[in-house]
Amino acid sequence: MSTQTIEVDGLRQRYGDFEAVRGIGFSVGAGRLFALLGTNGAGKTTTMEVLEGFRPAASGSVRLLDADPYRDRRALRPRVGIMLQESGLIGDLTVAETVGLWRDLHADPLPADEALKKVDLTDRSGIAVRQLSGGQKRRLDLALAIVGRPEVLFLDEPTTGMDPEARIGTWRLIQELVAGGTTVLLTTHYLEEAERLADRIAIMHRGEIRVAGTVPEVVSGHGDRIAFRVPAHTPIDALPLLDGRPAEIAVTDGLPTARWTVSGGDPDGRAHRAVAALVAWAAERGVTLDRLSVRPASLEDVFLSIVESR
Ligand SMILES: Nc1ncnc2c1ncn2[C@@H]1O[C@H](COP(=O)(O)OP(=O)(O)OP(=O)(O)O)[C@@H](O)[C@H]1O
Repeated sequence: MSTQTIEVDGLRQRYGDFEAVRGIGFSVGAGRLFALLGTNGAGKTTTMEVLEGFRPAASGSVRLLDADPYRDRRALRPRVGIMLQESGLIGDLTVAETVGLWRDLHADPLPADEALKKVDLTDRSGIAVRQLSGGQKRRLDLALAIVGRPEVLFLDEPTTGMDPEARIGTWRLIQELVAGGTTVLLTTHYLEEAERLADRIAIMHRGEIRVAGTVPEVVSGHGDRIAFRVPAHTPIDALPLLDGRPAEIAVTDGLPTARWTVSGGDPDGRAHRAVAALVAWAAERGVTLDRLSVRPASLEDVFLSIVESR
């Protein structure tokens, strides 16, 4: 018996000649949230669809709650909640009728008013689904995914189209569900969402997992970032090399900013030495280091370096 609620090992998936998922593996323990991040078309939804039992794994092994998600999909269905990227809601039904329909599919569903309250749609219960805004439809999708009290929840870009308040409310609800023991697999394009919610993440690109781990594990080893505004009339080629590298110049708010990536992490002192060299360079020339900043690599830096790598 597996100790993991979700286990994926060597999964490959093709559409005709195109290999959308190229031998990926990860596992998610009970009551944990795992986030799949990645570029458009990276293979996140395809991976989720295999776990949801919509199609068999072409090769590799996939286990959900110690069962085969495709072969055992009937038995698994009551234990799993699914929020697809695109919902198939019936526009003519009211919100309350829709929740009622979904409740009928489950043995011990949440009360309808409780499900709607959790997603802040109580005051919309009497209106037709077609009259909901995009963000409200996403919230209804989420209510339907959780109404059966699932042990495992698949959330494919759950907060896309939500306003910031709804997004924060949704994050809170997801955190409550995880605290209550629900296992969640989430895909998202919002790095902040993954940072806030996930125990572990994986970044996918072109069908492969390029990096995985906790957020601190993923960003560690990606170096520190040093930046400052370049004063007017400073020739760019007069900027020093730091850690052996020239500056990259980016224009922020119409003003050029010099940026360096310093390899290694803080403990080996490279960033410290680079800043000391920069300050000495500026002192010699009487240059003010406007908005000088030193910070560790962010998840966004790691994401961009993966996307730009190939
Ligand atoms: N039914 C299909 N037939 C052919 N190709 C498909 C099909 N579904 C997906 N693909 C292709 O497989 C690749 C992976 O798609 P997938 O939807 O899994 O990516 P994703 O990571 O979820 O992307 P996004 O972030 O844009 O939602 C894409 O190149 C997509 O065009």
